[in-house]
Amino acid sequence: MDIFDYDNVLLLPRRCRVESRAECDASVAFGPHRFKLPVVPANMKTVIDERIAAWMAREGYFYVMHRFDLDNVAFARAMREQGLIVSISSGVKEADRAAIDRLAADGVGADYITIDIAHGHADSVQRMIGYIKERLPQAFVIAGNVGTPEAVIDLENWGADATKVGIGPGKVCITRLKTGFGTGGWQLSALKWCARVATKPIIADGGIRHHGDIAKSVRFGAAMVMVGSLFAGHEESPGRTVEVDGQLFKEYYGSASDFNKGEYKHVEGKRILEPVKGKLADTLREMREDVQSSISYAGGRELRDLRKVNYVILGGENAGEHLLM
Ligand SMILES: NC(=O)C1=CN([C@@H]2O[C@H](COP(=O)(O)OP(=O)(O)OC[C@H]3O[C@@H](n4cnc5c(N)ncnc54)[C@H](OP(=O)(O)O)[C@@H]3O)[C@@H](O)[C@H]2O)C=CC1
Ligand SMILES: Nc1nc2c(ncn2[C@@H]2O[C@H](COP(=O)(O)O)[C@@H](O)[C@H]2O)c(=O)[nH]1
Repeated sequence: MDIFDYDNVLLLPRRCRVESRAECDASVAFGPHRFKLPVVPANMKTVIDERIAAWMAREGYFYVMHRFDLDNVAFARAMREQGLIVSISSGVKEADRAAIDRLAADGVGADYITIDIAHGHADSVQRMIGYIKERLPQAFVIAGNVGTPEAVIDLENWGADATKVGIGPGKVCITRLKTGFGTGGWQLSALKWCARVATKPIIADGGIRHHGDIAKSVRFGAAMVMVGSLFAGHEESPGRTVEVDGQLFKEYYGSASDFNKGEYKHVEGKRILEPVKGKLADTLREMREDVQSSISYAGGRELRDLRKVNYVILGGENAGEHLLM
């Protein structure tokens, strides 16, 4: 198996089929809806809040609300009142099952539910998928996080409608240092490996550092890409604003960090400062333009055309050109 990551792979262009990049369609159908971009902000407290969720839903972007210190039912009801898509996160504990019961009993429901725990290839996730499917059968269930084909196969068989791939590639992740496990450093090839067996959509989660990494993720099998650090440093970002030597930063911390947990127990995340870089809307517009350019370089008109391109691996033992035959 080739081992590579975002920083040592480049996609190879194909003959252009459009007169303008405006002809390239960066939108994606994911579950019951179509969204403007195959990109979703990470469901983390310093990346998304109620205001960003509502704004993104209104603007036609996919979002996943985080699940920390949040009343999922109140959030879902507020979104419904505005006529917006409801996309929430869930853990696997008693409180999470109680929230599902209340969503079902109130009739609020949810359109998307992301079961998001550190080690998603687990019996607890199997039980939670079943629990949700029994009470909210219309909900599109995303489950993770995982990093192997075996896990993707199991989650799909357990009823997940999509899987989330990425153990430890995140910018504030210290899982690989603390446990010796993960896909950090080879996330893109782990995605490729998982996508080979997937029969349902995959969300590639973590490790995105540049807009071009979105096209690379799609090339290797992602239907959607989850992004934390690239979104954490905006004026609207929920993290605390910190000034250092006259420059503004936003706090960005891991969901498994002591900053999020409120205690130092099973810590697998850290805190960093991201420079403030303007408005979220401007980044999303630029991301969309960049994905349109990627599609044009692929010689295509839509996202799935990215899947057809050849690629090269730069440097190292696996270096070489990889052609689609
Ligand atoms: N993508 C990634 O690489 C990682 C992401 N995270 C993120 O951090 C957040 C918190 O995650 P998490 O701590 O799982 O959430 P929770 O605190 O909600 O824990 C979920 C449940 O899974 C159990 N659990 C957690 N890790 C393991 C494990 N390695 N083996 C067996 N059981 C486990 C917990 O029990 P107990 O705590 O008692 O073990 C708990 O019962 C999530 O949003 C998650 O996605 C965290 C780490 C890695
Ligand atoms: N190992 C950990 N991973 C974490 C933690 N909190 C979040 N995450 C994951 O990171 C991505 C975002 O990655 P980025 O490279 O775009 O910044 C996020 O979606 C989670 O999957 C954590 O505490 N530990």
